[in-house]
Amino acid sequence: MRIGSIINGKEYNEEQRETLTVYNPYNQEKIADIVLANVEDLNKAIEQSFDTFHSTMKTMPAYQRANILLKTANLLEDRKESFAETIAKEAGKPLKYSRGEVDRAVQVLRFASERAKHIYSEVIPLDAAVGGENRLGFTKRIPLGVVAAITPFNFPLNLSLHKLAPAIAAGNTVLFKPAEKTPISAYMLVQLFHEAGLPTGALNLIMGKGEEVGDPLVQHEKVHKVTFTGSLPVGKNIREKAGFKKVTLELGSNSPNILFEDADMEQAVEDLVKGAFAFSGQVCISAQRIYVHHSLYDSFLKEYVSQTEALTIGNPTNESTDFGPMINKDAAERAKTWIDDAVSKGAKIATGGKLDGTMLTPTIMTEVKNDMKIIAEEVFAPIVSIIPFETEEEVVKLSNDSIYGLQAGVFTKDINRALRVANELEMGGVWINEISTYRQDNHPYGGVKQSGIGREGVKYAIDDMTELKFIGINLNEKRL
Ligand SMILES: NC(=O)c1ccc[n+]([C@@H]2O[C@H](COP(=O)([O-])OP(=O)(O)OC[C@H]3O[C@@H](n4cnc5c(N)ncnc54)[C@H](O)[C@@H]3O)[C@@H](O)[C@H]2O)c1
Ligand SMILES: O=C[C@H](O)CS(=O)(=O)O
Repeated sequence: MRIGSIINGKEYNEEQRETLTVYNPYNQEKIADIVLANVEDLNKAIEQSFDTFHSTMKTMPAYQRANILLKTANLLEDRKESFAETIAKEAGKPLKYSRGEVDRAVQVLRFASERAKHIYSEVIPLDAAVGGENRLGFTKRIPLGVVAAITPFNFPLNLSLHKLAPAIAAGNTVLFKPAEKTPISAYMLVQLFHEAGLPTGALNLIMGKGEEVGDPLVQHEKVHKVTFTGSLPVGKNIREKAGFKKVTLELGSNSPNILFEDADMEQAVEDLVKGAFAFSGQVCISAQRIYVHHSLYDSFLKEYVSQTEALTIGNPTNESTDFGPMINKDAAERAKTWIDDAVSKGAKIATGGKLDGTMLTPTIMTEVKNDMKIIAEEVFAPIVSIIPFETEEEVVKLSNDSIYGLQAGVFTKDINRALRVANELEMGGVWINEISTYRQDNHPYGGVKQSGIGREGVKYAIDDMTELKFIGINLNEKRL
């Protein structure tokens, strides 16, 4: 398979161009060559996006945008298996989770289709100000123009749609730069939109290396907004380079989960095994730190280790696989060095910690300290730490001792305590009696501190992808 950038519906995959090979992370089988875009292609794609915004999208009625999004959702639903298999192969994500990602992506498109018809504005009570009599004021939410969407490898379909679908719902055009590690589902998605009737120039795909096309894309004057999901260093660079453009950054986390003594431990153990090890921990809201009340600690740890060791490890394309490889050897080796570093400083491995190529076995750490990398930084790997605590005050302090603040989970039957702790946690979102790793696609989602800027979740992304314009009329009879 050889795939390239798509600009105004035309694919750029000529023989003489530079390519990058995509390998299946599980068995290193070659699955595609991607033909890399250069800066000339990028500029062409931006110009195309800009022209299509002014010629078409800016004036496309809401019902048409909604219909295109709905049709894309229906096409995706029909091709669920083909997308799920592609994600399983390109990302190494177990098939059951890849299917889940496609289901969520269909919902995101449907939410966006509905929202496209409900982008409301308001009438401003101008007579609230002295001299405001006989004036009418109202707002309009207008599209921004060209939205640059830069996406990560870990949810190559759904996290791309969290940008593409609201951008189109709002009437923008999109310059889409997917992760070079997982470009195939992105390529298939662009074709789906075009098949559903989106004008070809409204969604342009650039297959490029982030470090080569990133800066010129982010700095281009005809790009009006950059929406990025990915790592903190790249996010910081984008923030610095984007100048006056609007920027949304969805970055990393080291999400805490807190189990108080009255929690439903049985359910929490089961959910937190998935919460830490689904897609080998390569989920930004993966349960990385589990704080367990000291009275439950020993029984929790025993059961947690036992259920973790029961996970079926293997080929992501097998129906029964729970746990597969990491995205590449470098990522797995980096994670292993963090385990070794923690062990050298006194941490213990309760289970796991074995590395073979891209396979790092599900790893549970104990006796950790707050300054170890596996606690202080984002592990983005199948490594979770179980940490005992005594008091509510202590666990809130430990949880907040982080540069990140994306999502947390709190488990208790005491609703007053739950709400108190939820208020105290410095997070973009807190789930009560649910793991940090749970996300629905219609609630506001995003971080505080260095976890990011702005919010996704279709309605909230649309807010961030539109400009609020005020229009006022002086109704004085002499002027009309
Ligand atoms: N908060 C969230 O919603 C969320 C969701 C998923 C992933 N993430 C984060 O993403 C990271 C993992 O994903 P990744 O490894 O694909 O991230 P990454 O930052 O390496 O890459 C993300 C994207 O940025 C591009 N890129 C790289 N250098 C660039 C540059 N200089 N300018 C512009 N773009 C550039 C890449 O090509 C890719 O498309 C983790 O840190 C994870 O927490 C966050
Ligand atoms: O990796 C982080 C993602 O935001 C998780 S999810 O796709 O939103 O569930």
